[in-house]
Amino acid sequence: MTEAATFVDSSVAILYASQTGNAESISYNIYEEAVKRGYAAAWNVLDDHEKLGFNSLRTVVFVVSTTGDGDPPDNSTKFWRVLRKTTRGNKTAYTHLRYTILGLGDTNYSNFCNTAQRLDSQLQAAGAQAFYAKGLADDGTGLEETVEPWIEGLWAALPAVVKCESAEDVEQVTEAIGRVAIAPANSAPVPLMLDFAAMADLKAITDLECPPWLAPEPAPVPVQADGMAPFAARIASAQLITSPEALKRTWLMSLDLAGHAHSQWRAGDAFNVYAPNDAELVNALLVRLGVSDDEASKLAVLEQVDPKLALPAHLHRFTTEPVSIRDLLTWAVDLSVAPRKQTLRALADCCTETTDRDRLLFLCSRQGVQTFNELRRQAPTALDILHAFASCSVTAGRLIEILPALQPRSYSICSAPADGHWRFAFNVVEYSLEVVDPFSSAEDSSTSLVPAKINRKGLCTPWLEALANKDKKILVALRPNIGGFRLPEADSRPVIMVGPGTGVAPFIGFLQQRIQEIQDGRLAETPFTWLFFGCRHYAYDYLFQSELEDMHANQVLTKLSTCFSRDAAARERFGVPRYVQDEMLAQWEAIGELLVEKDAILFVCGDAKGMGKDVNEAVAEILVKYAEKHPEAVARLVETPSADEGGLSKVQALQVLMLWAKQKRYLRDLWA
Ligand SMILES: Cc1cc2nc3c(=O)[nH]c(=O)nc-3n(C[C@H](O)[C@H](O)[C@H](O)COP(=O)(O)O)c2cc1C
Repeated sequence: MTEAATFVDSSVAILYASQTGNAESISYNIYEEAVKRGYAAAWNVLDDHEKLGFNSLRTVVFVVSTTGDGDPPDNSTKFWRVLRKTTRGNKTAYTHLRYTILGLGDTNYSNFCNTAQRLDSQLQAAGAQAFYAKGLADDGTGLEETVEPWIEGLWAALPAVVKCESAEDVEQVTEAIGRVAIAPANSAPVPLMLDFAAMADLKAITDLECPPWLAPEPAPVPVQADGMAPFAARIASAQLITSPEALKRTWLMSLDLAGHAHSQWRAGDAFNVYAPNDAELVNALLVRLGVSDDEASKLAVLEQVDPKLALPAHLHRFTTEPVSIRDLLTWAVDLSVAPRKQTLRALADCCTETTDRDRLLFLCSRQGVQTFNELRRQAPTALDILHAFASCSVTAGRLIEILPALQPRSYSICSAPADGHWRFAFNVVEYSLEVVDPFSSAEDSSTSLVPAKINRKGLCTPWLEALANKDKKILVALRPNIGGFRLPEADSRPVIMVGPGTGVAPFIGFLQQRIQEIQDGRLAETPFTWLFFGCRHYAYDYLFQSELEDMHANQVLTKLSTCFSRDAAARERFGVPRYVQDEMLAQWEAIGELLVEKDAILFVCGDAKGMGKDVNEAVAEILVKYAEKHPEAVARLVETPSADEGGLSKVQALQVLMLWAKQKRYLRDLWA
């Protein structure tokens, strides 16, 4: 038995990589629980590995999500660089390390939990040993189903590798958690008769740019993992680009960069928008928490009561920087994200009525999975939960501590640097859903939730819409496309672009880049470009129609294939809605020739779940068909033809696509 296998460590490091906050908050919960159980524990983001001296750590719990097209989150970029360097050709670099991994992903994407899988194989190849089997949680079906039992198993596995310092202190530590020193509310909680339906109809939206502590000047702001600091950009113009009959409203906004980030960005990049929680939601929450207006505006600092237990990363800075409760609730924590079990458990501890407490605990139990899933489907806000469980007397401090960090929202830039502006298109997120009593199927069938059909809305896009044409500045930060979703400069290879709906955005930037390259004389001839665009109706939501048709007329865009899934003519002709992948299949031979014979680059942008998967399948089918008709082309794709067909099997075609993705000939920018 090796020393690493028998060694009992004095502490455990819990490290996370997270794009939208799930892995961050789950890893924090693990850390909090580890401290409660008496372990000496550290908790940090992977990119801070140097601070922790990663290479000498001996026991690590990783919680990592996957983003983009199987990519690791932005806040682990530096870590991956170091890991690659340390492990390259070195099979013993991590023989001293015992680890386990909780991966978060979504089976609707084609590279399920790729970050966790890659991390596992790289650590193993460098001699590290897993002390507990990795868990892969699926956001598509509900993370909790895997996360909860995996964490339970972790507590069973951990004592074999890490010494538990002070189990007897558990109660005392539990008491101390959550006591952050902010102005205590002196008025009694005021019950407010609000329910899901009323909350969902809130109309007013704040037009605040951001509080001083979030603003780039004079206060320093956290620099992003990609090295780009946030800055304030003025909304130069905003235009509704769909007609009133369209199912969704799409806006085209243009941001004046005023010299910021000017030289560093390229067409295909994205940027983050820092948006606040709805002002009315914050006001109503303050009332429910019993925090008066005065108290909400007073500046306070947060205090780490238990020295062993660090505050969540997004709250660290407020241990030294004074901040008001209102600003924290508006800008620091996400009030509208559906609650996690850990949050509900913490709220249960604050209930004075046993019915409320029992119900919250039931939602967190194994038997309560169905009820919990139903509750999450209804996307309740933090306030909805507090109204549903009226005896929950959580303090503002504890609530701020247990809610996840408010994450910026990301948008693709649809311009090229010559434009001098970041243009971007967004759909206003609004939807309605049926609310039924989540407890109606449970044993206890009395209800505290109001059944109704309710409207919900997104956090960022309604806020942006409300700022349209108001001459406001918003806080933004560049997110360079590290996955390489960029048009190679002055490159003469043919390009196929697939971008239905707002997925067309980066391609407008690509084509602008092409125009510039032609004007600058960097391209002798105009390379072949082909765009597949799709939407519901030609007349209502054909985004960028005139721009695309102009570019097609002057041949910067050589070929433009469109399909309108809900138009009567298309319906009549095809009998079913027709999407970009159907249009591509109809033109399989031309696409096959470009990809197989002409070394074309294929870009796909848009919805990952439906379109991304369907286009991937369609391209694989196109390759199979092309190989069938042109058997001589098979050798250009694979070393050995498929035994059955003597040509190219579907599995082989999918492998070819994976290879092309590695070679950056097949690039995808997909979102949820
Ligand atoms: C834009 C986007 C791309 C994603 N890509 C993948 C992917 O390629 N593979 C996967 O397994 N999950 C993917 N996911 C799912 C996330 O990994 C999952 O939702 C996870 O809970 C996010 O955790 P985080 O908030 O810590 O980043 C993606 C999610 C989004 C929003």
